[in-house]
Amino acid sequence: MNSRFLSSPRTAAIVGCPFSGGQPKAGVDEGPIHLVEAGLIDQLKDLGWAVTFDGHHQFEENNNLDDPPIGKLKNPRTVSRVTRSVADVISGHAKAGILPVTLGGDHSLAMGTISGTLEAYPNACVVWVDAHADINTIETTASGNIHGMPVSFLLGVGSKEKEFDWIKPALKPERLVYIGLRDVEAGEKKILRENNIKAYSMHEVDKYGIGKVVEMALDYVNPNRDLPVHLSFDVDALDPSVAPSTGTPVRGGLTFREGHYICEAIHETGLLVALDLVEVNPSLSEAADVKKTVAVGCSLVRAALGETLL
Ligand SMILES: NC(=[NH2+])NCCC[C@H](N)C(=O)O
Ligand SMILES: [Mn+2]
Ligand SMILES: [Mn+2]
Repeated sequence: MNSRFLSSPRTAAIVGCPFSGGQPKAGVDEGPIHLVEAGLIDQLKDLGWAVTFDGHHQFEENNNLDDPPIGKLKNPRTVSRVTRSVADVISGHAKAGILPVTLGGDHSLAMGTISGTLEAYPNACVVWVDAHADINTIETTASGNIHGMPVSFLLGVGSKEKEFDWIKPALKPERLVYIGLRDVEAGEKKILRENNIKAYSMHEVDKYGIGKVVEMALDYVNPNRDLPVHLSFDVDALDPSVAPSTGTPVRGGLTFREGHYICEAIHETGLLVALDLVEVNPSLSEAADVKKTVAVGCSLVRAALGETLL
């Protein structure tokens, strides 16, 4: 791969984030452990990457007894502390020309990963692949689960809880594009509209096909194909028949191939500087489904790091 921004030899840093504080279901913190145990590190080495892994992060996030809600926000102090430390790790790797591969854990982690990427590459764009827009604000959230809110924090949309003061609203709406949406709340739709945020829902995937959608998405956020790309991939973007073990599954999702195509096409740009693979929850289904979901998680990461079919 001719990577424009990474140092050689090309190195990926596996950042294992066993964190579940952004949502209420136990088990998503086991996601990264399963992905690593499935052999992801050796698989990436086989693709020609140098891979570093210092063990999973220890966030001591359990039992948020001392973390009562602030307004509607659940586990706010814990999520803030954890994502802040993730941001430092990611920006460190990014500044060293290393590709951070963050394994979640819930999607609140993206407040950290994208903050870290933007610190190292202020002009990076974000491709957010998800069934959900994760753009609720303090005002619009019904669940209070922060994994449904990271994008609004990164954009600086909605009012800010001071606990999250450390997050610079460094993401510009024109540097963000969504693919795969199909479960977007009314308040979120309003935010997308009012901020002119580009989103390709499953409707557009059906209409144009995934090849055209990815091309249009990149034309929008990265018209000259010269900006660094952060790919934040929530496994629930895939159809539940493909990735059943996740906390908020929504039917009508991306096929196995459509999900992989997105990763392959972004690899082909040579512009990928950070990858998140989040919301794998091995405790939410039977063993065969867990195996399937973990395997697809690994193969999405491989596709983004250059695995080809031929
Ligand atoms: N990263 C996710 N899986 N997010 C799901 C969010 C669901 C819902 N919109 C909420 O705000 O609670
Ligand atoms: Mn989602
Ligand atoms: Mn998400």
